[in-house]
Amino acid sequence: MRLAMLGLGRMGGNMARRLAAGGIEVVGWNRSRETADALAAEWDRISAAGTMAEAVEALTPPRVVWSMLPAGEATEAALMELTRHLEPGDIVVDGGNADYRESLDHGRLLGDSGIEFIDAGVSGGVWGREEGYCLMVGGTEAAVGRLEPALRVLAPAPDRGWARVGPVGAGHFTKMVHNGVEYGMMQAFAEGFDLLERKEAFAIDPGQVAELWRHGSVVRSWLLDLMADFLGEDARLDDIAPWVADSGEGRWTVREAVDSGVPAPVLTAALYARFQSQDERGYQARLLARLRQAFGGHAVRQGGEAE
Ligand SMILES: O=C(O)[C@H](O)[C@@H](O)[C@H](O)[C@H](O)COP(=O)(O)O
Repeated sequence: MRLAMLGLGRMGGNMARRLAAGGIEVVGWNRSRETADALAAEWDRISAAGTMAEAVEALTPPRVVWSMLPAGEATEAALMELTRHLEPGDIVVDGGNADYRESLDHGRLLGDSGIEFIDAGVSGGVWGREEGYCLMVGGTEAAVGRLEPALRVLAPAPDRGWARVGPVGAGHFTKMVHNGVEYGMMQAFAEGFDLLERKEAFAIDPGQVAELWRHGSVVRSWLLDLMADFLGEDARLDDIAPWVADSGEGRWTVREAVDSGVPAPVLTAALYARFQSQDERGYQARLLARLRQAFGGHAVRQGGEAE
């Protein structure tokens, strides 16, 4: 099988490497040509294309073009351009973290030109290249069937770690919920380890507990494995700023919960904890402190110091 990979960043580049190692030929395209050239120089089964049109030309119909471009404008522009180069029967896969509602639109847009659209939620991060990716795939059975050789190589095992979860939209919907769960699990660990670390009287080593919980405990998990690794080296995390980014999936999950009336207090609280960490102005907390002072005469800290 031969496919084109658009976007050779952390995810796309590593996926191209895993595909090539698994016997799939990859035509790579990246906004900066040098990245594609470097990857092609590294691997026999990867070649570089200078333009999207060139990448498409290097394939034989019915073609498969897999996009790992950032969700939003970059993906939007690529899909518009692909409609000009592809033919009916070709397949476009979007493996980015896109909003499933946009993927539904993309499915319709490409469908109008007879092009099959597959939305693939991809989990595994930087470890995926070695360990394999978990792939949550939405699309027609026929299109997903044609993509199967690539899915079998990308997944941790040929028959495990990938599945068609439903029609177009279902892949990114499932990945959105997956990330909501990810937020909740991460937040639960963060709160638990904060409690452990703060109990000065017991001087518990968080790294030791993370390692301990990996064995036989009901909360063992891959996130815990990762934590045990870094806490074992530096449990204080003094060099890490207390600021946690969020890329959208958590927000979409909470919006979905509200729209469908599904109670999701844990996922919502986890998202808000991230917002709190991003709040460098601290206006909320300053207002609270001031209000408390106004009604009760309670002390406030000024300029960061206790009064
Ligand atoms: O399953 C995965 O591999 C992750 O969910 C990944 O897809 C996610 O995009 C980033 O880890 C950051 O996501 P946030 O910026 O929303 O935390």
